[in-house]
Amino acid sequence: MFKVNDLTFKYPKNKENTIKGISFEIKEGEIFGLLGPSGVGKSTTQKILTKLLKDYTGEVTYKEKRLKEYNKEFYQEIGVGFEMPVHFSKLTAEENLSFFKKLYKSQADTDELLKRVGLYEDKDKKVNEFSKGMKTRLNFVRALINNPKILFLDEPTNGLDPKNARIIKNIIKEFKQDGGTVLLTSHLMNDVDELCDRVAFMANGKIAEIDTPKNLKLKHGQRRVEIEYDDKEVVKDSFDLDNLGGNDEFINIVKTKKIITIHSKETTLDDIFIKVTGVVKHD
Ligand SMILES: Nc1ncnc2c1ncn2[C@@H]1O[C@H](COP(=O)(O)OP(=O)(O)OP(=O)(O)O)[C@@H](O)[C@H]1O
Repeated sequence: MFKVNDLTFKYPKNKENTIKGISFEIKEGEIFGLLGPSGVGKSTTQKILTKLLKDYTGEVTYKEKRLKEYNKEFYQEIGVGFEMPVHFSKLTAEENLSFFKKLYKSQADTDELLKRVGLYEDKDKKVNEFSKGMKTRLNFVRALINNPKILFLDEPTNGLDPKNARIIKNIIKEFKQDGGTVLLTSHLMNDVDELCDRVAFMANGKIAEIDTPKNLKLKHGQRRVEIEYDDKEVVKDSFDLDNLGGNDEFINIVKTKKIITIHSKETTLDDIFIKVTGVVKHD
């Protein structure tokens, strides 16, 4: 759906390029995660793909046509939920949504969406009376008001309690099931693992890794089994997951000792994040 080829971008006031030659594709119907440390250029990339930043080099195509050749019609097809919620704070939630809805030909049932995200009862409240999490949920509804084909989401569950985060994640999954495409940035690797079909890790303005979460875990994984057992005192040990059945020491422990815990130790996206981007995350 989107093809990005050797994209570079420099903010006019900066000396260095923020984006230093990245290439990737977002396939129709997938949830694609753009990940990386704070300040690496994820939002900048999102802004380029949503035509908010234009002075880039390299090529970006949307549905096989250069993005630069699209006019405002492009915005009819996309939904944007960037991190900083942008609303008219003196207007109610309902008034905000009505205002934005008028910009679009296709209009979603916002009452239904407000009900789903638990804001229907608050729709006549002014947005400046909303909590941070309420604004985030309203921002998410706003991204869906035009029944977009592709959703750009920047930290959509940021600051939400687990119940509300679950609702948002379920709506994102349903959006995909209905044929939608998503570009997601998030620092929450559990969310990314759950939602994304493929992810790209950015480091130093470039893409360090791009693949499915599963393949990345296989590539960077340790494939170990960790075991704790009772041998007068608690003993911890770990074994290679491959050929476990032929490992006499492991078999002997399982046969003769009281096992306290046993689990396979798979690499998490968190571990991979730190490994491939070379930094410890700061949220
Ligand atoms: N308008 C701007 N003018 C100059 N530099 C900018 C501007 N916006 C962002 N930058 C710089 O570009 C770099 C990338 O910023 P960007 O917002 O894309 O990062 P990010 O990966 O989305 O970070 P985060 O995870 O914190 O949201 C940063 O060094 C930032 O300071």
